Amino acid sequence: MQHIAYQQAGTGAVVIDRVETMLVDLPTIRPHKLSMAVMNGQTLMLVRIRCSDGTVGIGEGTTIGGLAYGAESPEGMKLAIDTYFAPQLVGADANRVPALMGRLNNAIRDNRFAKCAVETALFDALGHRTGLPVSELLGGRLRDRLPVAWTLASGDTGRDIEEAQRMLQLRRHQIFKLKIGRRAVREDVAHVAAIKKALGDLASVRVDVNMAWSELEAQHGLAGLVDAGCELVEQPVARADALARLTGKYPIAVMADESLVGPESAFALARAAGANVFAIKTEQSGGLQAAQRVAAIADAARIELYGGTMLEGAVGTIASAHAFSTFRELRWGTELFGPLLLTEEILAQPLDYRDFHLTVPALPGLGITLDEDRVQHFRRDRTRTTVGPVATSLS
Ligand SMILES: O=C(O)C[C@H]1C=CC(=O)O1
Ligand SMILES: [Mn+2]
Repeated sequence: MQHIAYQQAGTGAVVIDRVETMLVDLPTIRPHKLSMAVMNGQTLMLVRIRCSDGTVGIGEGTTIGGLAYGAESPEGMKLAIDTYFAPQLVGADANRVPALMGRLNNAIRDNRFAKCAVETALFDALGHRTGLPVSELLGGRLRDRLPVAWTLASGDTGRDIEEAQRMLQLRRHQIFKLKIGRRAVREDVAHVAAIKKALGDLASVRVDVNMAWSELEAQHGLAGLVDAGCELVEQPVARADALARLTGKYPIAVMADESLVGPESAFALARAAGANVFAIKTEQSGGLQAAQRVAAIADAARIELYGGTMLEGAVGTIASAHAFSTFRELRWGTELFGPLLLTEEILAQPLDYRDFHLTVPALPGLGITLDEDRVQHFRRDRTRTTVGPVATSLS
């Protein structure tokens, strides 16, 4: 079915022909334990946008622990894009990405993660059409490499220390974010102190509480974390007003994550002096350009930046990298390690992680190519061909 385009494309204009989505299920290298969920795998919702000039763009949406982290799930994003986004896009001028996003924002409430996936695919296709990397389409990169933190979340102190030491040895990560909030505050603080003691000055140790503490628990927790040598605490409490009261009270940086859901929330947090640092996530922000708007608000308020992740796979990770490469400052680095948490590679050429950094590709678009055979293999609705004896569902 041909849908009426928002921007009636002129003769010879490049239009969007098709919007395709799929779910890809990949295992994690170990259970990843957060305060609200334990992940044993990650589901990538991939969107592919095909344009009339033959250019194709890809984008990705993920979440953490199904619906445990936020209101969007990979399955929900797929449904929303197939049913509601695609009719807004098909037939429209493919070159006008901000206009298309404006149209989606007018027609569709919220659905920030799905919007981010679609905007990524639109910019990727535009990049292939123009020969420019997405970072240049976003205004221009200020850096080619981004520092990458690793999250220690096995749930076991000894195992976390071994994992961190291995990462340091491999020169892959020297910033560690510890997931806490599942245990009593005192136990969590002891866990952090043991890890910091084992790593010493070789590493920066930070924590993410994922909103698990009450304000009173956070007061005890932050005091203990200061003594443990922890540099930063991410979203210790759920409420933005409590976060603001904790900010500046202890000599430790307070970072907003879940409280930050796009430019309006960024403005409210900045006005209330509600955090020292913003963890900017492209999906939580509602897209790559929306993430840049959040960064601009932080900039104006002298709030420092950290490039966050929704544990995206390679596509979403590199899209975030392009956006973060345009931020004026990135004092706390990034945590764009998502693909490294997965056992399977879905790119023809893996992302370049080395010397504690991720390289932002300089090729057109996102600068990556999917390994189509592997994507087909891991997609949820793949048609299985059985060779040899027929397997039973119980085998
Ligand atoms: O920041 C979060 O809350 C989500 C995510 C980021 C790293 C990680 O391990 O989980
Ligand atoms: Mn977080």
